[in-house]
Amino acid sequence: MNSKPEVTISPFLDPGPRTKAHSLAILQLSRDNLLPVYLQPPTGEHDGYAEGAVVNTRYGSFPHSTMLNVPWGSQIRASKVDTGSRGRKRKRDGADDTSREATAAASEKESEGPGAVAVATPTKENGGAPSVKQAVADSSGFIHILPPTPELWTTSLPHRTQVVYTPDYSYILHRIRARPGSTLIEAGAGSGSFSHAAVRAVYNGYPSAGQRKGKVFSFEYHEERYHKMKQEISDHGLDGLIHLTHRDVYNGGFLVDGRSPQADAIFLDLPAPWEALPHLSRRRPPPSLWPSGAPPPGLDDPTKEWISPLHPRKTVHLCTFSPCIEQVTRTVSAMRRLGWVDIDMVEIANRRLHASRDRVGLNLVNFDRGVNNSAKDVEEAVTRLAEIEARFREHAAKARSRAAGAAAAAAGDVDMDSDDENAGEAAANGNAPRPTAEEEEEIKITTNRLPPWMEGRLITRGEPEIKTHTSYLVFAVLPMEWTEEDEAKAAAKYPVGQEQKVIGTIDKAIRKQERREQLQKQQPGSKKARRKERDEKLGEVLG
Ligand SMILES: C[S@@+](CC[C@H](N)C(=O)[O-])C[C@H]1O[C@@H](n2cnc3c(N)ncnc32)[C@H](O)[C@@H]1O
Repeated sequence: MNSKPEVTISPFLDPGPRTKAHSLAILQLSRDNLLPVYLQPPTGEHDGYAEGAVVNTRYGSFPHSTMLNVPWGSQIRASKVDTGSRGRKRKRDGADDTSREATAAASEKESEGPGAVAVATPTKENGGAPSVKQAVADSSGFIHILPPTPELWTTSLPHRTQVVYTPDYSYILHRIRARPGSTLIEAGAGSGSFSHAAVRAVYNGYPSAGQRKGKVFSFEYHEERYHKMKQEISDHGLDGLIHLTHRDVYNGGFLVDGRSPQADAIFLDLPAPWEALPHLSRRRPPPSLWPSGAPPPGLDDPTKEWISPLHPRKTVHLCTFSPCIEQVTRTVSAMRRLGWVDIDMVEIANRRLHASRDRVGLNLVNFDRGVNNSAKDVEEAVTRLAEIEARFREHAAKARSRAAGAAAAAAGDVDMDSDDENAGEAAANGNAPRPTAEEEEEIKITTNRLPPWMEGRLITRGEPEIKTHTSYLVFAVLPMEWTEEDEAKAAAKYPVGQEQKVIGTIDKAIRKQERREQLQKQQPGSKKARRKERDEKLGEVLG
């Protein structure tokens, strides 16, 4: 028996191969319509559904029991759900819930449209017996079940504020060098979109007591958002990896329980980043560098030790996210005054490209959308006609031979079906029968040389509207503080002006000589010495 306690890793960091109960899953209803759901185990009738907890969508009803323990990415078919007591309850309540509108409204309420997390708490309304009705597949539709990732969460999370989207945060995390083991400060947390991407970037394991591992220190001053985010961190198994603090960082700064998080990467998504910047200093900033001309209360005692939230032995990389250029200007000037360097601004102009095949030609099958069924050029028209005519001739020959057989049968006493009778008639009239519409399509399919997905020219099309501007990103670097001691250490390690020889000489002749000397040093004796030794030995032998 394994006595080790089970370590629950966040599904965002390691979802495992299959879905499991009490874990978050993302239901993909259509390409851009995602619904996050906490999967519930089948513990009896739930909310009037005999199958247990059910997710209702416009593509049908999906009992949680059909989505459990399946490989991620599986297609889930809708089920015919038994609304037994649910229906009765509604009748008791006197509501006429049988109308289409009411059903649709109930479904919408349950899934709350895109962005809502469908949660179904299992109850034992059936007397406690944890059994559910086996779900029966329905033909109303299907969905796919996907593991949660920061990208999918960003498109499906319950929006509480404007969020940072994937094209922005992927670039930000790269520029602020967030990597496994980094300590990242984020403010404000908002809806947690950036936080989920950040925690994946810095994750290098769950810390045990007193251990330092990659971590996100997040700050949010809006109380309701703080509580919602706190709950989400816990539900997503991210406790210990994201530390959320309820605070106004303009006044309170970034220390956690009075101690420094020792951050080396910072992301500020705040309306006034310049108000938070003085807190991110290695030394106490003079009063003139605070936006109001004086430090906020609590930091105004110059005799008190200044604790910096930054890592003392690392260079710190910072990004601020501002929607307008006026905010950028104020942020940049505050950065300059506070000693930040390498300041630059970037705007991500992300554009989604739609890749498809431009399919024009007679060769194409008509069962797909976007097909232009005309010849792409004269050569194709002629070749295609020749091919089809050949198939028609083949078909006609077969039909003629069938008709001849039918005529012979009509003369004799052979049994035949009505098709053959018609063919016999056609033959008797001397007409070569044309293939039916279906037969023609079949001929087109069988004379096709390429599979449909390879047909046509591959083309990409941008979105008709460019709706890219989210915010301006300002990046800056605060170098590690350089002390006298550091200088002495560096001087000892890299003694400037006392080198034995020039490193990386450009002159070819000098380089060759250096190489020769190097080789000689590696050999046990120089060439001259070895020759001398050999001559001496030879002299001894010869007497
Ligand atoms: C645009 S939202 C952040 C969105 C977040 N980055 C995301 O990706 O979901 C800005 C957040 O900053 C918070 N905020 C504004 N001023 C703040 C302050 N002084 N201290 C802490 N949080 C603040 C707001 O409450 C809001 O939730």
